[in-house]
Amino acid sequence: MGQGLNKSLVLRLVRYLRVLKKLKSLGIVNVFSNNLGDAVGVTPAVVRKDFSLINIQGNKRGGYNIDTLMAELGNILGKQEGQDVIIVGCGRIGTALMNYKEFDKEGIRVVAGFDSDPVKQNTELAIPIYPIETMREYVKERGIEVGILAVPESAANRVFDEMVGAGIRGFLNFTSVELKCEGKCERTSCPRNCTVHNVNIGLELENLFYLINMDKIKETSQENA
Ligand SMILES: NC(=O)c1ccc[n+]([C@@H]2O[C@H](COP(=O)([O-])OP(=O)(O)OC[C@H]3O[C@@H](n4cnc5c(N)ncnc54)[C@H](O)[C@@H]3O)[C@@H](O)[C@H]2O)c1
Repeated sequence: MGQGLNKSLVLRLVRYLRVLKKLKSLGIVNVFSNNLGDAVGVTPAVVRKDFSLINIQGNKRGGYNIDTLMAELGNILGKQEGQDVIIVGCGRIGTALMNYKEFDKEGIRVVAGFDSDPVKQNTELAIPIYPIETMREYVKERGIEVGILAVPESAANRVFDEMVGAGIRGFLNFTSVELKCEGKCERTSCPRNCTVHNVNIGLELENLFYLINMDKIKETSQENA
């Protein structure tokens, strides 16, 4: 993925690609910036600016050719190689993600799980679960770069280090431990630049409650004004 692209731009590009896939499946050949903008919730100007940033030009009359656009976005987002992901920690969250069939549609393949508990390990599953000790070799052999971390808090830092050491450089971290790397890694042992996305559902929910409460306070003060 392009190093210079910021996170919100990348998220929009992923959304454009999803919309384009749907439009293509309906037999549509060309698309305009206003169609894409409406579908993604941004203005046509934002769509045009995003595409010009990644050197994709449309034309005023015909708009953008969907096949060309999908190929270009696929290149940028790395879809062409398929996106292999491992999951470390195959408990409740890990197995829920392993059983989520929709990833396939996005070109994401969960190829293996790793767990320290022998009871969870099972190489007969559609997505095999291997002993954590084999993770390094597996990742290195296949050049896997992205991993989901769903181990208990107490194991988070150690497993993170093991994954970094194996060559994982993109992390979706479900533990409540805020793991930092982001290319400015302060861990002297970090051999490469990593990107960590910390998913904290508790924090997101707290944030929602906060926003709702702020709205209520505003409404009450307006009523009393
Ligand atoms: N991000 C969120 O919003 C959110 C919400 C709920 C839970 N969580 C966190 O997500 C993580 C997973 O939650 P869960 O409910 O699936 O937990 P879980 O206990 O069901 O599963 C954890 C799995 O990790 C395995 N494990 C433990 N140590 C390991 C190690 N060193 N190497 C490999 N595997 C190891 C365990 O055997 C188990 O299968 C926890 O840290 C939890 O606190 C996060």
